[in-house]
Amino acid sequence: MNETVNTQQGERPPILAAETLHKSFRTGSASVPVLTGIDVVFREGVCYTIQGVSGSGKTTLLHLLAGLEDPDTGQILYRNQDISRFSRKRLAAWRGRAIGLVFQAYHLLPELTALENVNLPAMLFGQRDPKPGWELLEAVGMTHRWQHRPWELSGGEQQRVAIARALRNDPEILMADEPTGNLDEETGLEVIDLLLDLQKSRGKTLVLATHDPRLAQKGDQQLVLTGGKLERVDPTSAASVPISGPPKHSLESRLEPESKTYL
Ligand SMILES: Nc1ncnc2c1ncn2[C@@H]1O[C@H](COP(=O)(O)OP(=O)(O)OP(=O)(O)O)[C@@H](O)[C@H]1O
Repeated sequence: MNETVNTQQGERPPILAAETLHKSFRTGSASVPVLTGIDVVFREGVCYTIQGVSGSGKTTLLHLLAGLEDPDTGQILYRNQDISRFSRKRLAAWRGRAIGLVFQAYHLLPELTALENVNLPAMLFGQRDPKPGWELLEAVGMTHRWQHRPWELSGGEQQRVAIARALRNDPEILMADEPTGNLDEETGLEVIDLLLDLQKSRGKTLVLATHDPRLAQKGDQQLVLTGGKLERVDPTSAASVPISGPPKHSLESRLEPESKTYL
């Protein structure tokens, strides 16, 4: 990656940020710390990969970023708004519109066709027009299977449908948690290339968690989760640089003023 690309990405507006996130899980009498101080800013239209070994906390971090779980301490800021201050209803509405989620296990509803699965997120907001779902099935090359139920599709086909579903509400941010974890190598690479094509052509921010270094290298910005903290991989030196720790300024002051009026 050259310096120009890095500079351009650095100038893009922040869309989602985490500030001094901590998260532990209690098992019996023991408290297991998983995230021990995460500070990170995600910018519009950039693909971030988060690499980490199994159990390092990638899923936990994505859950916190999407407001699916609460941190013990720290904040998630969406366009300078602390999502912990959202009501439950507003949080669910924000997640449904701003974030598209792609999971390792697809999570398609078995009783629905491929097209109905894609349109489901919009139906939850009262939109019944099937055309956008059809266009998304076209974008992922799956219109020929529109009537199939998930169990009539291969793993790669199910993940294509799941990617189309994640895009259905035109979210600004895509989050993908080990999206190729259940796929063979060749299919996995096809699915990742499709995801990256759609992310770039539609200008989405993508946060992609993977344990696979080859997939992690596809990110514009490569992050590594280790010891409960995030490090940034410097592609020129292949070394990782810590980015966690107490911020010098609050994230509020680092986010662009124009973003404060969003929502
Ligand atoms: N609800 C929970 N209760 C107790 N411990 C949990 C819970 N959720 C996660 N953990 C623990 O937190 C750690 C991080 O889990 P997490 O699923 O975030 O890791 P991961 O990096 O996504 O792993 P993988 O790549 O295997 O999916 C693990 O040690 C896990 O056992």
